[in-house]
Amino acid sequence: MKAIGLMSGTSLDGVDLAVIETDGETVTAFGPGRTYAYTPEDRVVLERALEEATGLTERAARPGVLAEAERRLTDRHAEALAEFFSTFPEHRDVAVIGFHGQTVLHRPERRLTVQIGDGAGLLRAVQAMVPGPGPVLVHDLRAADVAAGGEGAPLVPVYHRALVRGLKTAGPVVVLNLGGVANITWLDGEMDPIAGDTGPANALIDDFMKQRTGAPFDRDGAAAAAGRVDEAAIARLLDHSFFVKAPPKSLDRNDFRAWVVERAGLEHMSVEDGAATLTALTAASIAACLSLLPRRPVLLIAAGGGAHNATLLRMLRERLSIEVITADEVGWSGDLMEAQAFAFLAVRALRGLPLSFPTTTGVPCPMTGGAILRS
Ligand SMILES: Nc1ncnc2c1ncn2[C@@H]1O[C@H](COP(=O)(O)OP(=O)(O)OP(=O)(O)O)[C@@H](O)[C@H]1O
Ligand SMILES: CC(=O)N[C@H]1[C@@H]2OC[C@@H](O2)[C@@H](O)[C@@H]1O[C@H](C)C(=O)O
Repeated sequence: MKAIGLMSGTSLDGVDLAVIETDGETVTAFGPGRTYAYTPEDRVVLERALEEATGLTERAARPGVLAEAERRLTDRHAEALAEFFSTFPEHRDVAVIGFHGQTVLHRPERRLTVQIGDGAGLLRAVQAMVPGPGPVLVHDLRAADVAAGGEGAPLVPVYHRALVRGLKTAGPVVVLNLGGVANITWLDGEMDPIAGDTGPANALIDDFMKQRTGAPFDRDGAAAAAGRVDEAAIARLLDHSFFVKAPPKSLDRNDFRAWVVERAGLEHMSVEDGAATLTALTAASIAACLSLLPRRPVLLIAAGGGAHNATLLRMLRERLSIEVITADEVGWSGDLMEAQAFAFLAVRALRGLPLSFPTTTGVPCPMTGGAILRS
């Protein structure tokens, strides 16, 4: 099946779109993909939506700015698809679209995870762009897992497993996603994947750079490379119950924001030292999570925007003492992997196959999911 995945991640940087051919078990072809960046105004609205969402108690409620944010986000996804189809008209015959939406609140302990994005509205927009009846759209992919008592995240492990099956590696492998939040999938032969969020990846670095320099992120890790890590601050920051909890576990984008304000002492640091310390926190929290796995991995494959951060990769190599390579180095696309994963997950949802497992989200039994909308 030809499937398109659409992902708007915790970095709030844009809509990632990718095409794959898959039966939900293996990937037979990788098609093109693109990122359609949000405007600064979009980002302001999404940031306000995340703040407003902290008060939500129901996943369908859209008070205040959330209604506007959902409309805007749905429009941006429709525009992304329109632009993609005009660049690649041969992909207008897509059979299924996986639409993640934007997480604005993630509180699985309250059985609540909220992704904004109007599935029915997006499907109507797509029908006007393509010939024939149009594709099936699958959205709300986290809801069933959380309703059943799972963490609702991460969901990419089943896709990581499909990719790693194509590699010839001896010993356990970890696939690491470095988005706003970091998550890992540990794969050892045919055992169920073990997965979880490890802590912040780029979100705290991005927020710090924006506040101190106006730049949206630390490009290539240049600021961090010129700074000195405050190891005492790292020790204070790692002294949090999340970092000693074995996976599966998951986070909201802003879970460590207050903790860092309270404990890091960033206000006394230069831009370079602050960036270095936050980058080291990402590496150190990944190292802490790897020490909680049944067997040490022999190889770590890094994907997501943070795989472009050379300083972060260096710190990972120093703190992990295992081989660290990027997804692009094994022939995958580090930037498109999450969008591809939601294409893959949509096909699995259509087939009723599990999206999550007790070892990836803590759900009591393997769980399918997704709301399916047909043209
Ligand atoms: N050249 C670069 N140098 C350093 N960091 C980069 C670079 N390019 C991207 N990034 C970082 O990657 C982030 C985007 O990563 P990505 O698109 O994987 O996140 P996301 O999918 O939004 O998040 P998540 O996976 O948590 O949902 C940017 O916000 C930035 O911090
Ligand atoms: C609730 C939510 O949207 N979580 C995201 C976030 O971004 C990274 C990490 O935290 C991961 O758990 C998840 O996204 C990926 C795509 C996942 O579900 O696998």
